[in-house]
Amino acid sequence: MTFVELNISGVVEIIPDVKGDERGGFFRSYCQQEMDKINMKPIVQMNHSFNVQKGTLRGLHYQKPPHQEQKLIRCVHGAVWDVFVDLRKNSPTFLQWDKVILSAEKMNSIFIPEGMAHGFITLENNSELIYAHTAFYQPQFEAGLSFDDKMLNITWPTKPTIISDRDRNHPHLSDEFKGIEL
Ligand SMILES: Cc1cn([C@H]2C[C@H](O)[C@@H](COP(=O)(O)OP(=O)(O)O[C@H]3O[C@@H](C)C(=O)[C@@H](O)[C@H]3O)O2)c(=O)[nH]c1=O
Repeated sequence: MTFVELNISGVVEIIPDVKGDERGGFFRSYCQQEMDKINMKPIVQMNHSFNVQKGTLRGLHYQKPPHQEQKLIRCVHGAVWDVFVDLRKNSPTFLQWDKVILSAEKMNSIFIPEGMAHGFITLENNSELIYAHTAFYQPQFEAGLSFDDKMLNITWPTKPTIISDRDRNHPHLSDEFKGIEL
């Protein structure tokens, strides 16, 4: 595995070490020994989302303390424009965002630390993602940000074609938002 640090501290793109042969290929999609190097906690939940149409947007989501979580996300079919926003109080990159393209072809994944909001838009029809989480789903601690929040000014490659009612109606940020204390 090769770890590539992105512009938000603690966010890491993971490039797998693919061993190819005449049968196809093989790579380790998870290895706790390797993930210890970037302080990933034990996985307690795995989720899978499939998205029929190109332009489907999910996010931006996070869980509030004490149920904040790390996520490890990989696209196993198709491709997505994956976005993460730093919500950590006192972080030098507070309210900054960055993105990575995750694709089945690249076989890359992204490690997102606690205190981030996360979302994506699909770049191809039938895009599927697998997420590993380090905290259980706690709907009463779920929170969201608007994908088109003016303060964040996120660049999306296309307008969303499909988005849930919940994601369309997340609150917009104001100066009162001081960040998440972990
Ligand atoms: C996230 C989640 C949802 N659900 C349920 C709630 C709802 O009925 C249905 C779909 O949930 P959502 O609409 O929240 O699914 P979705 O919008 O795909 O939520 C995901 O979005 C991306 C961007 C993330 O980062 C993930 O952590 C997760 O929040 O599944 C669970 O049962 N367990 C879970 O862990």
